[in-house]
Amino acid sequence: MTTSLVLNDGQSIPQLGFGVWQVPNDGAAVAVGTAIKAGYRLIDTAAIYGNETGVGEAIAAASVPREDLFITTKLWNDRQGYDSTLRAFDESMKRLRLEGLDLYLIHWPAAQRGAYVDTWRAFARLKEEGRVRSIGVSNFTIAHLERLQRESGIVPAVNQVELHPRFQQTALRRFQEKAGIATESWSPLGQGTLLQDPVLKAIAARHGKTTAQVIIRWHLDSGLIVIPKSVTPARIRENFDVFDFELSPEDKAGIAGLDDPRGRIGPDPDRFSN
Ligand SMILES: NC(=O)C1=CN([C@@H]2O[C@H](COP(=O)(O)OP(=O)(O)OC[C@H]3O[C@@H](n4cnc5c(N)ncnc54)[C@H](OP(=O)(O)O)[C@@H]3O)[C@@H](O)[C@H]2O)C=CC1
Ligand SMILES: O=C1CO[C@H](CO)[C@@H](O)[C@@H]1O
Repeated sequence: MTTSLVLNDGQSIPQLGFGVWQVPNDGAAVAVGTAIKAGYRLIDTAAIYGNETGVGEAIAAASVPREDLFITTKLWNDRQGYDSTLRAFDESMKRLRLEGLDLYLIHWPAAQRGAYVDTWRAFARLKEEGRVRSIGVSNFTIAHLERLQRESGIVPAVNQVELHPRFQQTALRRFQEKAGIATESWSPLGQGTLLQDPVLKAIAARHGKTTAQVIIRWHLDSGLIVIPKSVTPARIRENFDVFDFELSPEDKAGIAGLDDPRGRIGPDPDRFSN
């Protein structure tokens, strides 16, 4: 059973969820079904992942009631703008076979077009209409968040950003903590690249856990929401088996030392605009 956080709109969100980027649509039902059986309740997809239909199939087939699941999807960049957002939302909901969504995210600020404030107003409408319980953003910098606050007055519940031991986003996290925005970590395992790190491997050996489990525990202990992805059933279960150990202050200090301002793996939000 995962721990939960309470968002700034009062909704509870599981702290450990299941990411499905690069899970093919025809494999998504099995992967998500395996995750739900393993105990995951939060599923993180996106229109651009092309697997909302498969995710919807798993939700429909799950032995868990819909209200116990927390489903996130994201609006892709080419649908930004007020009217196009409302249409894209309907399309996602149809693919997911859902009446209501738990969390809808603007996938990227897509900075050069700057339409995200209009998009955000459409998100606010979806929330007012009760079609989405929480609204948030992804890949927003402090400057993007400040503009959203200034021009709409509505603070996102969540910002989902690249975050892992090699790219810890300390300044953004401090800002978000003060603003009441929950931080959700994407590529929490560094897309697998962190799993051979000697510091993390040594911590894992001390606890009799795997490196992936230590990294996920670090996200949880850091107050983050974390959404590791795997299509491998044993790893899906392994990544959820993180509630029986604690990191020591020395472990945490060792992980703090891995932070690297050049440790980003994915695109820089200030440059990514497709
Ligand atoms: N908002 C955004 O812009 C973005 C959001 N995301 C979200 O974050 C989620 C997670 O990030 P993602 O980029 O997928 O990367 P992760 O950091 O979750 O790493 C996934 C990779 O690690 C491997 N892996 C997972 N668990 C283990 C394990 N226990 N032992 C060994 N290898 C393991 C997987 O392999 P295998 O599957 O073969 O088992 C896969 O190759 C995405 O799926 C998506 O939902 C991701 C990127 C951008
Ligand atoms: O979530 C993500 C993974 O896939 C996209 C590309 O296809 C990325 O841009 C995005 O950040």
